[in-house]
Amino acid sequence: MENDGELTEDEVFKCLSILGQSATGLQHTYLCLSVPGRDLKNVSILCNYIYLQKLELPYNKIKDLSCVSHMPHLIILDASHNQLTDFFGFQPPKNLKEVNFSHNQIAVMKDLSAYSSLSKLILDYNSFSAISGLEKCKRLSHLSLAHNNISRIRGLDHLPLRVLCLRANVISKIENLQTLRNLQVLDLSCNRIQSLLGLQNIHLLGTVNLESNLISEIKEAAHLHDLILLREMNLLRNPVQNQDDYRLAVIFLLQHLILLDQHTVTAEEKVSAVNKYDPPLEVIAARDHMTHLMYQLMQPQVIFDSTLPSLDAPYPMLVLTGPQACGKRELAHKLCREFRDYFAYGACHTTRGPYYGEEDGSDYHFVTEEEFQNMIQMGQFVQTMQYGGHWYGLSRESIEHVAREGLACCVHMELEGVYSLKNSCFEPRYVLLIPTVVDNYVCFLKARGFYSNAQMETAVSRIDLYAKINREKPGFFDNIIPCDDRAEAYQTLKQLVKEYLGLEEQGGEDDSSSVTPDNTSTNATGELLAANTTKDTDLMDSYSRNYQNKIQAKMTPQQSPAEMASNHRRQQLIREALSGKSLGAYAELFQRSAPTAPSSLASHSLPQPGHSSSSVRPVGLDGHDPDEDSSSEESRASSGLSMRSSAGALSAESPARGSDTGSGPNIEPLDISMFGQDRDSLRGHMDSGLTPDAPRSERVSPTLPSSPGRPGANVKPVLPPIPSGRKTNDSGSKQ
Ligand SMILES: Nc1ncnc2c1ncn2[C@@H]1O[C@H](COP(=O)(O)OP(=O)(O)OP(=O)(O)O)[C@@H](O)[C@H]1O
Repeated sequence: MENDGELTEDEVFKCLSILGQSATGLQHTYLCLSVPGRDLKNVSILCNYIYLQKLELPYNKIKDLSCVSHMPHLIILDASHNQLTDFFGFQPPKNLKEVNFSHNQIAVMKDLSAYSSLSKLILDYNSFSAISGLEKCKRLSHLSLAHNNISRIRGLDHLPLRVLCLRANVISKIENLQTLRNLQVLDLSCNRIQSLLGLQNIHLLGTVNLESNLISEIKEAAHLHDLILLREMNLLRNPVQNQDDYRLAVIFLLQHLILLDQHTVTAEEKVSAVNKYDPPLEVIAARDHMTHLMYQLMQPQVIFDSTLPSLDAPYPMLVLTGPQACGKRELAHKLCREFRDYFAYGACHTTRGPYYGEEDGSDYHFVTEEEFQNMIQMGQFVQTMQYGGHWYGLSRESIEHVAREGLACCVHMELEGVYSLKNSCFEPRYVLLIPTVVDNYVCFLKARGFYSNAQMETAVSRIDLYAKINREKPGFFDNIIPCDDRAEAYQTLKQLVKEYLGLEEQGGEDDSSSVTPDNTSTNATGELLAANTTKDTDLMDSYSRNYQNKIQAKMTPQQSPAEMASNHRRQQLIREALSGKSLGAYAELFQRSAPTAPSSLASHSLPQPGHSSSSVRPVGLDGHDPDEDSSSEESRASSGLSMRSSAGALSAESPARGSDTGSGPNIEPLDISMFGQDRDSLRGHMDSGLTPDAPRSERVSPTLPSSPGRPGANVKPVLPPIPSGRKTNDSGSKQ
């Protein structure tokens, strides 16, 4: 510079740009001056350029900017990379919005209340040690103070900042940011921060850079958990990076992130993170199943007693599920005692010690942790779960023990067990026993005297889990029984089991011998026998039929209540037509419409407020309340009751029709012939001239109520049978 760093008029002329109207609107003038990198020291000549709106003087050696006092219309000022020591050493231009003083030597911030229009202030690479004077900058949305000596975050309260950069200072604590309600981008990299506490209330925060700090604990990320708009976070070069599974853990804690440490968070990573730290029940069950299957496959393979000769007949099991102490075990024992010709109790293994009165081998097989783990590794379990710090597991041998007796196995377990069992080859009926009056349930838990408060809280909280699964997965449980009153629950369960089995009472209720195969419903039984005869002779056919049913049930989207109602009406008409009856148009028009939502049948079983659980009434296949219909011969003929008995015949006669009928929430009877009934005598009944086309109302006792059905019931058309002749005293395994 000839003039020793002084800006000359010639030079100014060369550097002016943007000809436009002055702010006063009275004349045309140049609005912008840009003189970068000229080693300027003296710019006092600019006092004459009062209309400038944008002034750029970077990379010079300017120490004095007082000329700006003469530029009342200035909007943008860039004086970066100079030698300024004075902070805003000029009279405030009224509309000054953007100022860049980075790379200067300013040490102290002064009061900027006069700069009320300021919206962007860049003060990087100076010598500031404290933030001050910004309180009145009510439009300041971007503030950068990178590479200074700031040790504490202060003086920013209630500013409308959207971007705040405090990179490369000496900050050790995130503080006083909670009032920055608009903050979206925060750069605190290269500081000395150890904790993320202090960020939790900045709800609009989308990007936070914490690279090169001292964060060492993964759990610090939990402070950001509620920041649902947080998309980008950088924790590179923090000690926390050395923690095992750091990335997955952070992704799990901050599931909205799309960029972590400058790398995109993939969908796979998100799934892995959730599966690792909060696996859904399905995942837990899949892992459990895989474990046991793998260990089991490592053992010498045998044909199990529970493997039935018919390909489509899974071994019959009944699973009672529900929260702890809801009475599952008690009811299971009672059921097995009363239906001892059909069911036996499958005792699980547990590592918990026996409670008072519990018998080893009867309630549980009580084993040590070591024994339990050995059993796992020997592939002896079908499923296991940890509950209340103890292991529980259903061993293959428990099932085989019952199967060898020619009986169906009745077990009880928590929800996780159900999930796991659903992955196995078994296809039990799942009956949910659920408390509906929480207070009663709590009283019951307390009365048992076994459980700590925490255990009781867990048990109570799981009621909602069961209810949620039932709500969200219609058909997950085959039946739901409120268990507030154990006696009532048992009666409902008993009734249900009888329906499964196709039984009818002949004598007193509690007399075990009174529960016998329904020889009086000979037609129904005969038809079922016919169906099973077909099965025996035509295994592949029935297998593929069942297989098709399953596939179809899986592929078919869940029907809406309206669809189901429509299907029901059509099926009913078909039934009427099949039984030789046809409703008149009038009757069809004015017939009472049936309940339409089998998916909510479960909740039908739950008493409504103000009703006792005894008000629970089973609902038939077609959604009819049997009581409601019982007076009408015609409606009885087309009810779920008669349909239930005809289902076997239909399936035997025509697979297609069989599967059609199965699409309703029908619960078909267990083929009792498979429990050692004399087939020939039953066949005799069948041969006595009764055909599937005979009027349905005559075939089944109308006193037998149908059970609550469920969508997808056709997946398990019957509680699968044990073939006749299997029930034997010889308990030798067929290996
Ligand atoms: N193999 C298993 N898999 C999953 N859950 C199981 C298994 N065996 C037992 N459970 C369940 O573990 C829970 C704890 O068992 P515990 O014996 O302490 O309860 P409980 O008092 O018998 O409960 P309930 O009276 O409802 O049967 C119960 O809900 C029980 O059903």
